[in-house]
Amino acid sequence: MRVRKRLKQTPLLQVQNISKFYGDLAACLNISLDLYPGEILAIVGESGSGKSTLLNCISGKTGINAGEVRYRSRNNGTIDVHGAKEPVRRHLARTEWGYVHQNPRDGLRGNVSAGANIGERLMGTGSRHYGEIRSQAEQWLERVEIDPCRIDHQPRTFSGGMQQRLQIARNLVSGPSLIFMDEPTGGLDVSVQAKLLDLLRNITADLGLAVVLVTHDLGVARLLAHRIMVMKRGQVVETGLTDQVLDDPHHPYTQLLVSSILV
Ligand SMILES: Nc1ncnc2c1ncn2[C@@H]1O[C@H](COP(=O)(O)OP(=O)(O)OP(=O)(O)O)[C@@H](O)[C@H]1O
Repeated sequence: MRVRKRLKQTPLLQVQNISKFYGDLAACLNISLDLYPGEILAIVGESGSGKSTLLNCISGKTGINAGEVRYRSRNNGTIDVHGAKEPVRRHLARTEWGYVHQNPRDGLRGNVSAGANIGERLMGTGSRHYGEIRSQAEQWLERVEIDPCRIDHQPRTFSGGMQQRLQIARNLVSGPSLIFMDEPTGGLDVSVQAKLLDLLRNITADLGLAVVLVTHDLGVARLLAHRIMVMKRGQVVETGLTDQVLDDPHHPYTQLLVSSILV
């Protein structure tokens, strides 16, 4: 059913043959993918396989040496992410896109309140009414299961899991279509991870968000992603529907990854 639905849609994101070199090292080589609205794609692979580099190349944070990334914007047609001027990419990053970092310190402003962290993003999309901004911030705190009475507290007074949930609220308040996530549950206790994954799964499904998710944890990919892309030394070795790839891996490297978690 998903395939029939996809055929009728235009991809939200088209990545065509992108490569990124650091000197002689191909951190990403000839990578292509299409991402459809509401679809969650997990990029998996061992440390150093090029996952974060690929995510940063797709989101335009890192320049590329070859290829093209095209994003279908809501109001501005299709944007050539690397060909566009920096202000266009910055505008996308604070309106239609979100970025959830592994370390909340990279995604939050530590010296302002939780409410201001959420409100800043709303102001970036043109909101000016203080009462409305505060009320939306309260609603989003509640949605990510943070007591709204913490609205005036700084994120550094929050636990790791709460900071991660605040980062999610900050990103989602402006109604983005596409979220980039780099190991969003890395560094959290197992029980905190489980709660966060549950929240992410519900929110992404409710809002119909497209997500490119980097994780080395196949359990996280299994729980969140519709499709999975397996990377080894900068190249994609296998891609497909998550359950198919994880239950019946074809490439020896994927078989090794899957068997290592079973052990
Ligand atoms: N700024 C950089 N300069 C030089 N080499 C880099 C740079 N960033 C990444 N690399 C190299 O590119 C390769 C891919 O790194 P990358 O961080 O994308 O892998 P990863 O799969 O995300 O790893 P991890 O899971 O450990 O974060 C590695 O060999 C890394 O050393």
